[in-house]
Amino acid sequence: MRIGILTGGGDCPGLNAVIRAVTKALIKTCGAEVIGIEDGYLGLIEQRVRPLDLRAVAGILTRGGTILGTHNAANPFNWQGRDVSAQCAEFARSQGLQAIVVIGGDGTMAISHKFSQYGIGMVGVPKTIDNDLLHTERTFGFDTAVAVVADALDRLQTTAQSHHRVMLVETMGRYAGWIALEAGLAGGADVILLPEVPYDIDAIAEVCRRREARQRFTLICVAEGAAPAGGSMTVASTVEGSHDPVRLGGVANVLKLALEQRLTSEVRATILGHIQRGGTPTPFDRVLATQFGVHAAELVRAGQFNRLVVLREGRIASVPLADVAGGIRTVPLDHPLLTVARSIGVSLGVAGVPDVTAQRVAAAVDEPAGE
Ligand SMILES: Nc1ncnc2c1ncn2[C@@H]1O[C@H](COP(=O)(O)OP(=O)(O)O)[C@@H](O)[C@H]1O
Ligand SMILES: O=P(O)(O)OC[C@H]1O[C@](O)(COP(=O)(O)O)[C@@H](O)[C@@H]1O
Ligand SMILES: [Mg+2]
Repeated sequence: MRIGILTGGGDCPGLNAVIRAVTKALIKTCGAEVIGIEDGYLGLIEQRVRPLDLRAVAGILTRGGTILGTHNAANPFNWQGRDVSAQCAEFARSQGLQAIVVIGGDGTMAISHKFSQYGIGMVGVPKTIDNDLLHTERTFGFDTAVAVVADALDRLQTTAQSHHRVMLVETMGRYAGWIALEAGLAGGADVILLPEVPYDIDAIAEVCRRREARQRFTLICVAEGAAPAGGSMTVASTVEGSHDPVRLGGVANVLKLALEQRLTSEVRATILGHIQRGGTPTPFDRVLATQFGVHAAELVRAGQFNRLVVLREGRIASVPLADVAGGIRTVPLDHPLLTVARSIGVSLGVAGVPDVTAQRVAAAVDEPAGE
């Protein structure tokens, strides 16, 4: 049995842990030959592959990025305006590949679902640091990103407190605010702004003003996709050839300017960017990635193709690839973590406290200085 592996879309801590688990499990349980496809679907387009054996995957568990390389625009069904998918399938067949394990986001899964029409077994493993894929409670890389942002908040808290400043930390999260929400809670942010909750700048300024008088500093954790009510997201650039060409970034700077006009405190913005995507995965992500990889190998061995490995109710399972392609899992407005945030007085950047119980609690509790 010869099985291919590719990684598609943006990189993510834990990709190498999946590559290692798939390779080891396939070699050890059924003596398969494993072939690494370089730079995502570009490797099938440009016919670049290399064998992966136990030695090739030794020592990569803890390494960030992907040893295979990746690509965020290579789509065989639309490559520089042409459909080259049949040639890609022919190349895969010429390599003797009976199946391909694809590790990627919603776009990679959409391509893979389509590619299965050529009779090559496709098994998907979800990756996204944004944790916004449908049907899986968790993706590896997310825990690492949250840890990086929480660490940044911890560091910025002491300088904010020393200088009596308002500190903004911008996280990744295009359409879903999971990173900002979890890291904001973990890092004790006073304001958490998500793409799902349009913000009101005057409400944010009001929180900062209240804190100016007492704690004398404010920590704001903002997802890059956050936008004002009635306004739009902050676009940093557009990437030619990308399916979703818009790259976000800079909302923290927009907020900095707007808050400076409303406050006497100094305001500083930090944009974490790709720092959240690099470096060694956390132990949680290494374990999740290994579980995903082993399950993908099991699906291959069982001949269960066109499926995506997922985490459901805490257990590893799989769903049809078609179910996840192109979809996004955003933070629901009734999510328990939003209630938790409100209950401890964290502002979501909207006027008033929508949760009545939380409102009563907020009115009753006298926050100690420095908290
Ligand atoms: N909805 C889509 N349908 C088909 N291809 C897509 C779609 N979205 C993205 N792609 C392609 O999928 C690949 C990467 O997307 P994806 O796996 O979602 O990773 P990321 O979200 O990190 O960009 C690229 O080749 C891109 O061109
Ligand atoms: O690396 P690029 O192309 O600048 O893309 C950045 C975007 O990718 C993301 O990191 C998403 O990554 P995922 O593909 O892991 O979901 C966004 O949060 C960010 O907006
Ligand atoms: Mg995507």
